[in-house]
Amino acid sequence: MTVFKVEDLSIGYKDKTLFSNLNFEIKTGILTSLLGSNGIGKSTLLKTMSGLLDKTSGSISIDNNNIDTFSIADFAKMVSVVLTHENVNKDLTVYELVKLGRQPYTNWLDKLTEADENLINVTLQDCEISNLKDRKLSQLSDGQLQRTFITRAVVQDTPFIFLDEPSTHLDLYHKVKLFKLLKKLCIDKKKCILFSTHDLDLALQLSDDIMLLKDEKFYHNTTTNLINQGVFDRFFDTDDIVFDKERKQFLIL
Ligand SMILES: Nc1ncnc2c1ncn2[C@@H]1O[C@H](COP(=O)(O)OP(=O)(O)OP(=O)(O)O)[C@@H](O)[C@H]1O
Repeated sequence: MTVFKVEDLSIGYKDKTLFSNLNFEIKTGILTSLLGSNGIGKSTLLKTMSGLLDKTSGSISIDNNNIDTFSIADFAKMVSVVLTHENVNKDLTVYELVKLGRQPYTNWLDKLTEADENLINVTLQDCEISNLKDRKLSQLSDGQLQRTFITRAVVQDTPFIFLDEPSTHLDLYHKVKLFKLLKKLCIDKKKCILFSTHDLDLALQLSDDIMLLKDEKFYHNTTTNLINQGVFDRFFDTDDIVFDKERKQFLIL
């Protein structure tokens, strides 16, 4: 088991700390969703955990090795990330983008082994985008592009996968497919996947654990424990939306 540990972490920007003294561990084999309202700090947390944003204070380690000591290539073998906005050359084909996931292993020389190519092809199939592999990114719908970035992250084959709102542009069929794929990767390949989402019902039904940012508080526990603690009973500040514990669903009154 590989452990990603956050100690006394503060996150935020120059003149604004969003959360302080965060302490948690996430482990391989576990699917965790990161929930919270718009603007609360989910992306900021994911970017800080990915080393893309400076932390205000605290430390982050993988199996007790501080991530500040990792080379870029070594970190890229441990953590893959998909953000909501990726700067990418849209002239690349789907295959070419997905192939970039193997870069940390090819010494940036771009020479793929047979095993690399097999992994790419199997993952394109698992993520149901094989049929798009020769299309240019500029010719994809938002949902297809999103699935392509997620496929690149899976091809990177890291123990930790961080995804910022991976289901935003997906229709219900592809949302369910994606969440089930993430769950399968955690079970079969022992990945640790942390993803932010506003798809609360799906997250509650499929995630092992939940991280929740709410009212300056940070919650991290199993989905079942958080539901039983009543955390979702008062999730929205309105009487129009209630939480049905049995069905793990929000209902509109
Ligand atoms: N580069 C930045 N500089 C200063 N403040 C920022 C910056 N990026 C985001 N913020 C602010 O930090 C807060 C948290 O933003 P963040 O994007 O992490 O929220 P989020 O939970 O991911 O929201 P959403 O669900 O809307 O995507 C917001 O108030 C946002 O305006």
